[in-house]
Amino acid sequence: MTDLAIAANRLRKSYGDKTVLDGIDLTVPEGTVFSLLGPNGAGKTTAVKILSTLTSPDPASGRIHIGGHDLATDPQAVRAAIGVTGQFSAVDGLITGEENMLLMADLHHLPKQEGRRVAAELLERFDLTEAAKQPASTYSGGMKRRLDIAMTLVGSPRIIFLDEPTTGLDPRSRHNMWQIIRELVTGGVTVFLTTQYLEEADELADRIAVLTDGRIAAEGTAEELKRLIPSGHVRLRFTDPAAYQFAASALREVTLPQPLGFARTGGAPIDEALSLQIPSNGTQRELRSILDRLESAGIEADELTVHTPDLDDVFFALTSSSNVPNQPNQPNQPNQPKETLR
Ligand SMILES: Nc1ncnc2c1ncn2[C@@H]1O[C@H](COP(=O)(O)OP(=O)(O)OP(=O)(O)O)[C@@H](O)[C@H]1O
Repeated sequence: MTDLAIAANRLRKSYGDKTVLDGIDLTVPEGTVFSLLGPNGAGKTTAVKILSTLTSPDPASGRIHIGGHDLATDPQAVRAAIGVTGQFSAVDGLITGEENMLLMADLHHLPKQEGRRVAAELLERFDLTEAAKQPASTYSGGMKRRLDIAMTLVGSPRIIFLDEPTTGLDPRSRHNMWQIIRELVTGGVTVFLTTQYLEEADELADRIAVLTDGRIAAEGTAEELKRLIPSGHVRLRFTDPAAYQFAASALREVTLPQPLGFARTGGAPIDEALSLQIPSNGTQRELRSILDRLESAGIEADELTVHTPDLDDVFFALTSSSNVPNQPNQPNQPNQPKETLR
């Protein structure tokens, strides 16, 4: 059996009357990436803070082991095994990138020589050698994030908590960060990642948990989560409002319910984008059946696209009760489209 880097049972945390974490279980095997997804305020940072010893869990919580150490009885050993990069950077803008690194080396009690060697190596690895002598306040957002992670790695932690590490980064910097994370994992590091970017979780995580209302609504690989939500559909777009109205009424029984944000005119819901969605699993057989139906109804869309479920669908379905007829926290009872074309 693979050893677990993180094992938390019945993690609970309340602030006053507000229950933020309602007894969640988290297990992360060594050398893997685990991503905790959830809407704003779901409790992701709270989970990171507890697991990294920055906040205490409620006494009713179960046992928490990090790197094999009991968090309640040996927080010091936990701290020595982990690195944390929070939403608010630990970088001091008044000193240079190199000085920030050397400060971390001092905090980890590395001998001077060793500290200089590690700092230089990490600055090189994170492409910061050229900027090393500049004050960190002059760095771009992406450079600051890289420096932040480089500082986290000074103590060679085996487990890293990355709390929204790419928030605010441009696409290129985000991809660079993903590459760095992949390299860390290849080197055997375990990564606990919180993110609001579903694509990021999809790209990096071995397992993903969706946190909502204080509970894990679903957990699995990206593929397993996508299978929970049968929201594949064919999208028809029209440029002519009359053609759209005709199609909407001809296909009334088979189109998916209108998403939020639709205007109502004269009692009928109007999609401002003039589009209709027909549930479909995307197979050739189903597509043919849809095309036959359009043909016989005399409907000609200006554009037809096939949409397969992605993590966005999972996220919206599990974290927005207004979009989900089923209760959350019941991942084994996925949403069924109202009707399917057969
Ligand atoms: N120290 C605190 N005192 C009181 N309430 C708190 C405290 N820390 C967090 N909370 C509340 O707990 C809830 C969860 O916050 P948390 O920061 O963990 O969410 P999050 O999922 O990380 O959100 P985001 O994606 O916006 O960063 C929020 O309602 C927040 O207001």
